[in-house]
This record gives sequence, C-alpha cells and structure tokens, in this order.
Amino acid sequence: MAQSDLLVSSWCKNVKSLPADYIMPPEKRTTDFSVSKDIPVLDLGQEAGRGRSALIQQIIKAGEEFGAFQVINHGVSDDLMHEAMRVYEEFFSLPVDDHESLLSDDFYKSVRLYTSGYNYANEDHHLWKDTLKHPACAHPQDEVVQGWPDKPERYREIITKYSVEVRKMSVRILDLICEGLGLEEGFFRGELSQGIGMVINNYPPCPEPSLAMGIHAHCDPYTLTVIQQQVYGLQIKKSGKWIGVDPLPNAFVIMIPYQLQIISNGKLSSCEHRGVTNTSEARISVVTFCGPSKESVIGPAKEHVSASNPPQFKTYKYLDFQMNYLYHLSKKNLCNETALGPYLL
Ligand SMILES: O=C(O)CCC(=O)C(=O)O
Ligand SMILES: [Fe+2]
Repeated sequence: MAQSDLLVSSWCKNVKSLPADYIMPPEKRTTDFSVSKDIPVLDLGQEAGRGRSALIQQIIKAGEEFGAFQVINHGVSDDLMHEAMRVYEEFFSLPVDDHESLLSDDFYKSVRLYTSGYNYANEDHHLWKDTLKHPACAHPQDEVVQGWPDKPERYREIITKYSVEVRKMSVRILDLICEGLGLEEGFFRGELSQGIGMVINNYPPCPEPSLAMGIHAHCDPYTLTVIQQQVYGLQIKKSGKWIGVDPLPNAFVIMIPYQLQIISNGKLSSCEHRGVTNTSEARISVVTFCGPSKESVIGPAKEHVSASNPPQFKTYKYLDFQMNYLYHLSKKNLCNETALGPYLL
C-alpha cells in the first residue's frame, strides 16, 4: 500500500469501528481517562523578581515528584503559540498528494512524515496517530529550515519563530534546573542541549479510544521535552498511577527526560508518559526537545556523587544511549529496564 494511504488521517473518517490491527491487546489498553489538577503549574514570570529562588525550588520539587510540570508566563507569546497550532492543523489537513515528498518509512531520515510508531512494518498493533518530525532551529538563519515542509505557505516563517522562541525558553528552564541542582553555571548550555528537534503528532478522532492507543508509555531520551497541546490526551505516570495532564490555554508541559535523571544521579525522575485518543476532537501535540550532541559524554554530575551517594549510572557517550534506545523502540520492548538497564551501576 502507498505510504499516503496508510496515514490514519487519510482513512479514519470512513471507519465506524477500529480496524483489527489497531485494537490493542488488553494489557496495552487504557481505561483511565481522568484529568488531574495535581501536576504543578509554575509561573516563569517569577524569575524576574524576588520569586526566582522560589521558582527554582518549585521546578526541582516538581521534577522530583512528577518528572513534569506546566509553565505559564513563559515568554512565548500567546499569538505565536496559536499560530503554530493553526499551521499544524492546516498541515495535517492538506491533501495527501501534498505530503508525498515527506512520507517515508526510513526511520533514519531527519525530516519525515509517517504513521503510527517508529517502525510501522514491524508492528503487531498500530498507533492511532500520524507524526511529522524534523530538526528544530535555534536561529532564524539556520539552514535546517530549508528541509522543512513548505506547505502551508506560512510553515517556515511561523515555525522558525516558534522554534527559536521555544528554544530560548528551554535554555532558560535548563539554566534554572542547573542552578537548582547546584551545577556549574552554563552546565546545560553547549553540547548537552545542542541536538534540537520537533515531533508533531496528530491523533484524529478515534471511534473506540478504550481499545486504541495514541502513543505507548515511554520516557524521552533527551535533555528537556516541551509539549504544546490544546486537547486532552497526555497522561503521565506517578507512583504507579496514570494521571491526565490538563491542557491549559497558552501553557507548555515540561517533561524531565532520561538525561536529566542520569545527570542528577536520580534526584530528578524521568517522566513516563503516553497518549490517549478521544471520539470527538483531533488532538495535535507539538513536541520540541533538546538533547545532547552525539559525541557528548554523559554521567552523574560530580556535584551529585559522594561517598554516601554513589553513582547510580555509568558514564557513556550519548550516541550509544540513543542507539540502544532506538534499538529497543524498534524491537517493541522499550521500557526503563531496556533503556536504562545497560547504564545502571
Ligand atoms: O502527544 C503527546 O502529548 C506526547 C507525545 C510524545 O510523548 C512524543 O512524541 O514523544
Ligand atoms: Fe514522549
């Protein structure tokens, strides 16, 4: 079948029940769709005034307890967030012919539109989503923009602005985390946050959400994950229980990925998360991340290791971590044991 015919968005309107290969086995289904107000909502505006040290404490506490928090007053304008979401709504509504050049089943391609998970051909059960991924840009002049979609017409203009602004906010949050963890100033600037990218997921309305899955439970491999959403669907796991993240207008969800857990020697928890679908509204999640460059050497920071607090993780090259992560993702057995196991001491 042509790649374009596989996109969920190209055929989902014609089905009233879930095709057999989208029905998850019972252990992979989700029965809990409740939204929680517990996940901390932090006001980044406090940074400018006397609230800075309180903000840092709130970030570290949320990172320890939830591995995630939401931010408001973060410096990215409401208009730009709105425009970016509009661009993605338009992108995923384009006729499939306009997507032809982006569609690919080669998971090594840096710019790629694909359906379901990382490796469709190898899946027993498909995910109810289509995904676009590409590198992000840190400056308006970055050449990566030339490889991005050129439709809708405003794509490159709006997403360049968005990517630059979200990157600024991410570096700001990483600086606050750096201070909260007592690391050397600028610890995360440079190679630990140089690998930057965007993943945009489109989950069309689904006839049977309790049998389907949007995205399986996982932790991200990166240094920091930023998510924009306006429809409910993101859930995080806390103390063994799944809780839904309330989609607040103009807020970003910030998630702690594996590298922050490892660098902080387990003080911060990486956030296990998954995506569920709903019957009535398409959901788009705009994920912007920063990760280490391939050659970065990573391990618990010296400030978090002592005789009474021995290192929990080995020191490794990020490329090695990433390859191991992708290997298990493609083998359908990605979980904390397989992603972190080889790096545990
Ligand atoms: O759709 C979401 O909110 C989560 C997406 C996600 O976890 C990912 O793309 O890694
Ligand atoms: Fe994720």
